[in-house]
Amino acid sequence: MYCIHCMNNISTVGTDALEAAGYAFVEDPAAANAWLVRSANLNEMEMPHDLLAIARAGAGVNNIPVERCAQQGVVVFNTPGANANAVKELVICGMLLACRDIIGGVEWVHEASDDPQIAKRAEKAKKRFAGFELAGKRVGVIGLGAIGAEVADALIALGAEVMGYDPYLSINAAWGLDRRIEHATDLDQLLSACDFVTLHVPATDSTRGMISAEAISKMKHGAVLLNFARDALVDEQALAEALDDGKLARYVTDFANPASANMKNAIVLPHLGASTGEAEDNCAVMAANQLRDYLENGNIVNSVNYGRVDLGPLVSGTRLALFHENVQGVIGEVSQAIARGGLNIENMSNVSRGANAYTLLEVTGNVTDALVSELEGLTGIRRVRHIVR
Ligand SMILES: NC(=O)c1ccc[n+]([C@@H]2O[C@H](COP(=O)([O-])OP(=O)(O)OC[C@H]3O[C@@H](n4cnc5c(N)ncnc54)[C@H](O)[C@@H]3O)[C@@H](O)[C@H]2O)c1
Ligand SMILES: O=C(O)[C@H](O)COP(=O)(O)O
Repeated sequence: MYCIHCMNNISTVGTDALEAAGYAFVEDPAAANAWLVRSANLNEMEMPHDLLAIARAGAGVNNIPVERCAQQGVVVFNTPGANANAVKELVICGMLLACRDIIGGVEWVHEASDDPQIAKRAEKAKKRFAGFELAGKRVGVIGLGAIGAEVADALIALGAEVMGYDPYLSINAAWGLDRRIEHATDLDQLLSACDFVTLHVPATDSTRGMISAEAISKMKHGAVLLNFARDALVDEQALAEALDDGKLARYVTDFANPASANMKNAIVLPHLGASTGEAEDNCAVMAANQLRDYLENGNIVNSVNYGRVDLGPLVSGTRLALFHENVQGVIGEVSQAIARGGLNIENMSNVSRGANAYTLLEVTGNVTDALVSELEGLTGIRRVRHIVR
């Protein structure tokens, strides 16, 4: 039986499914074989010896020490696309909030609510909250993954012109994009051409601070910046100055922090992008299914630190799962040790991602503790799992 610890509240459709499959939920993270997490920050945490996997019910994994986990043979999963629709809807809402002073108008009505003359006064007051339309404006989408692509499609449906920038887009993902999205070949081209710029990239070493003072200086005067990705993408001091002096008209963000919460002309939300029942359910179910497939079958689907390996369900027999460095000779040493142990390899898959490699073997014969110890002792091996149905 496997034990799971939840680092955050996870939708019960995911946790119930795990319980129904015989999994136990434990209070102590060190007693768990897998953690389910949303935004809890695990970066400073030690990974306990028995921890096999972490499943992020969501997209961003900047709260997880992904590479350190890889070194320890801990697989980190996320749930690509499972909350994209929810975020898309809030991004479009954020753009519309920036087009007109809807929030100011609502506040005005609230303050005047006891006035019997409110209807007459509203007709005079409304010009203060007027604005412009999204249709016909040019919107730059930085990052055309699950969320960026959906945002781009929705904007086209609303009559906006869309320019996209994503130098890492796979050919398959590019084929799926609407042909009307104008392709920006560099970031400056997008920044200088767009009335709205919306960020949909992960927070990584290469994207942190990408909206720097210099990047802001290239944006159109009076442009609107939307950030539903991560606050670390933006130089917030440069941004506060740009909002103060009118270089940027509005900042709409999902990340409340002491800097953003006090910015002039900012609309700041409390990280609501993925907080819909539908998105929470989607993420929880996907995370639970991926954990089960890995723990019970050794298959790795949607990991951010190991490549995809899928031998299908383990119907009978036994599997050996090996985490190792992506270096020459490891597979040879492993197969020799297995042959010496009198086992036959029926099926195998080996996939590497950067420096991290994973080999899943379906074997017949008796897997002894001595063989597992021998495999663990081979140069370059990080972890060995013996999976039995
Ligand atoms: N506000 C929220 O609640 C919420 C919800 C989900 C995701 N997010 C954030 O949004 C991010 C994106 O989510 P997603 O589901 O679209 O992820 P995704 O992995 O599907 O897409 C990310 C895209 O960014 C691109 N990219 C990476 N570096 C880039 C760069 N330097 N310039 C341009 N493009 C670059 C990638 O090629 C990829 O296509 C997440 O990493 C997370 O930080 C926030
Ligand atoms: O990266 C994500 O998926 C979002 O930021 C959602 O985070 P949450 O699960 O804490 O709402």
